This record gives sequence, C-alpha cells and structure tokens, in this order.
Amino acid sequence: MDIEEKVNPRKKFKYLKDQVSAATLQAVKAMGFKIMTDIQAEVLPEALDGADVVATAKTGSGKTLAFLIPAVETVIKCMEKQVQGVHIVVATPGRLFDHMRTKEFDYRNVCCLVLDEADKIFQYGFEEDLKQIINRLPSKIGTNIDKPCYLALPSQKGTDALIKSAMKEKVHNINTDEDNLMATVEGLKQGYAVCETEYRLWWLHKLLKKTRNFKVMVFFSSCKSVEFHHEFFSKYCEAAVLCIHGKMSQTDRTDVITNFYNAEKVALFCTDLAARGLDIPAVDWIVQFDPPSDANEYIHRVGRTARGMGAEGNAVILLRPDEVEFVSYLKESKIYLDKYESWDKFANLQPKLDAAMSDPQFHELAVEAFQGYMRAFEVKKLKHIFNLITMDVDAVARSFGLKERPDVDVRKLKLLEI
Ligand SMILES: Nc1ncnc2c1ncn2[C@@H]1O[C@H](COP(=O)(O)OP(=O)(O)OP(=O)(O)O)[C@@H](O)[C@H]1O
Repeated sequence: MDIEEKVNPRKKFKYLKDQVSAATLQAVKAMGFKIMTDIQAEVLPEALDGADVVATAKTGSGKTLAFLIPAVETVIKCMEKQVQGVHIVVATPGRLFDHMRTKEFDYRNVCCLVLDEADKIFQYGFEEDLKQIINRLPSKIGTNIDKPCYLALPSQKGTDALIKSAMKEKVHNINTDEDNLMATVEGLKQGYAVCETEYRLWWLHKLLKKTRNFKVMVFFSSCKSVEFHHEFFSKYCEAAVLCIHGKMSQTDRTDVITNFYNAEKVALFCTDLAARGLDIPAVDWIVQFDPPSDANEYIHRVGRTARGMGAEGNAVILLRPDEVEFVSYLKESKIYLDKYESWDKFANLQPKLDAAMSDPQFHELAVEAFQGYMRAFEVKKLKHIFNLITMDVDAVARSFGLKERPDVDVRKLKLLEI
C-alpha cells in the first residue's frame, strides 16, 4: 500500500471537490500536490465554507495555499458575476492605506482580507494602519458579505483586539502547532558550533568548503557584513557566493533571488531580509553566522529549509564561547540544538586577508562591517547573552581581518549596556 492509500481521505485535495472549482484542483495537481498538509486540511474546509479563520502553524507548513485557495475561489465567483476591476491586491499595510486615501482606489466591494505574517505586522508597528484599513473596508467583511476573512500568523501575540474588530463574531482558531513538542519541523537537523571570536572568518571558510556541493544560506547581522564577506570569499577565495541585503536595488535583489532559485549549489550571504516569505526549493543548509535577535527570528531563518511535506534540511548556528547560553534560551522556546564538532584546525587565511587589505576600499569595507557587527549588538535585547561588556573587541576586529581595532566608541556602546 503506498502512502496515498494509507492517508485519511479527508486529507486529500480531492476531498474538496464540492467546495473548490475544477480549475483550482487541476492547478494543485499540476503542482504535484495530492495530500494536504495539516494546516491546509484544517483550514480549507472551514474557510471555503465562509468561516473567519485565525490559522497558526509552523513556518514552511503550507499556510500560503491554506489562504490562497479560498481567496482564489472568491475571485472565481466574482468573475462569474462579471465583477469588473482588479481582483487581488497584494500590499504592505502602509502602502495599502496610502492607496485607500485616493479617489481612484475603490474598495467598496472587497470581500476577503488576508493578513499573512501577522505577527511581523504588529512587530513593525503597522497596527494603526491596519485599524484604519479595517475601519474603511465594508464593515465586518466576513459577517456582512458572508465571505471569509483570514489571518495566517505564525504567532498570535497581540492580535486579539484586531481579530475582534475585523472578523465575524465567531472566529475559528486553528492551531496545528499546539501541544507540539518542537517549534521547528521534524525534517530539520539543527545544531550549534562554538568558535573563538578571531577565527570566525576562518570557520566560515572551512564551512563553505565542506558545503560546496550544496545550496546554502548564510545569515549576517548587517548589510556591510554581507558585502564584506561576499567580497572576500568571491574575490579572494574564488568561492561560489551570492549576496542579498536591503541596500541593494530591487532589480539586483530580484536577479540574485532568481539565480539562487535556479542554482543547485551555491551559498547566498544575506541579512534577515531573506529570513521570511522566501520559498526557495531545496535549500540544504541554513548557517547563522551572526546570531538572530530572538527565538522567533531563529525559527524564520531556519524555516528557509526543510519546507513542505516530508522535506529535510540542516541548520547550524555559530556561537562565540560566551554566547553558548543562547542554546538554553532557545530550549525554552522548544528549539533543541545538537552540539556540533568545534573545529580547531583551519586553513591559514592570513595571506589572502593581507592581499585583500592592501586595497583601501576593501579595508574601509572591513571597518564598516566591524561597526555594523558592533551596532547589531547594541540593539540586541538578550544582554545577558550578547554582552558588549565581556566582549573582546580586538578579537572582533581581527575576525574582520583588521589588525587594529577601528575607531569605534566602544566605551559608549558599553555604557549603553549598563
Ligand atoms: N500539500 C502540499 N504538499 C506538498 N508540498 C506542499 C503542499 N503545500 C505546500 N507545499 C510546499 O511547501 C513549501 C512551504 O509552503 P508555504 O510557503 O505555504 O509555507 P508557509 O507555512 O507559508 O511558510 P512561511 O511561514 O515560512 O511563509 C512550499 O514549497 C510549497 O510549495
């Protein structure tokens, strides 16, 4: 008996045939999906039935189709009724609200609102924009027009008031994450490695060698650090690396993502710009070279691998010896890391660094990258773990290939800590 026969019939997309158009089912089939993920199997029958849904599930668990299929079905019905105009608008809250204040943007017939990444929306302080948007939309979208309104959110913190204002009296709370013993997906193997500060760059060099036949994402805490490491590894170590960060133009970012999407083996150096929403096939390794700010950010970074049903992936976070407590902190959020081997033998990068540093522009980049790294610490909330007071700043400078500590007001930064 193959997997498909064993599976509960309610979990097959075919089960939705009375609720979903043949075209949608055909499109799902063309994507190669036959069985719904847990969140899809729970959300779709309810949402297609017109219920308002708050859905919480792990990153990479298939939330997109859980809200997209009902949204597309709504559009299909509008088209049948020959409703004119744009059918789907995808926007950030601030931009959407700007448009709603223009005469040309007619939103009187809106019948479905989806808030994806709702926790991030709150974190970025879009709450006020969102309230205004909801106030202007046909009141209680769900109740009045009898069409669904969904929230897809990885975490529910702070959303209660919004749910009340936007949704029907009766909201279906679906959480496939409850009672779960782990915050990350089963197919993810994750661990941490410890490395002395000044050998961090050397560690990364070794890791890139070991993973050269894989598709890898490496996370850094600042744009300049991404640029610095990218320049060093691509120009002076001839490594296959791409980079993406917020200071690049949209066209360049799109090109990089397309290249990474199509590549079989390459490393993408990135900031947290790439931590959410990107669905790139077959990423093998997530490397957190600089630590994330909290458990939530950790989960989203590692969520770029092991995506979809039965998928597998690997993640490693690099910690300095005085950051190891981060492992216990993650444990409190049900993230369990194995301890990976700590390397003590590295290829000597000094000649390559010396060559690079003879270029004044590269030296300047190293200084800026160092400053970016220090600034990232300044805003970290977990001060007991990411502690500037105990940090060996000279060793940090050396980890950027700098023989002397740049002129950064470390004393001021340290004072901020107290
Ligand atoms: N029923 C399914 N069967 C197999 N693969 C699926 C199914 N549904 C979605 N996928 C695949 O799983 C991956 C993750 O899906 P999706 O992007 O919807 O996750 P998500 O929960 O929205 O993640 P995130 O929170 O990171 O945005 C995608 O590559 C998608 O194509």
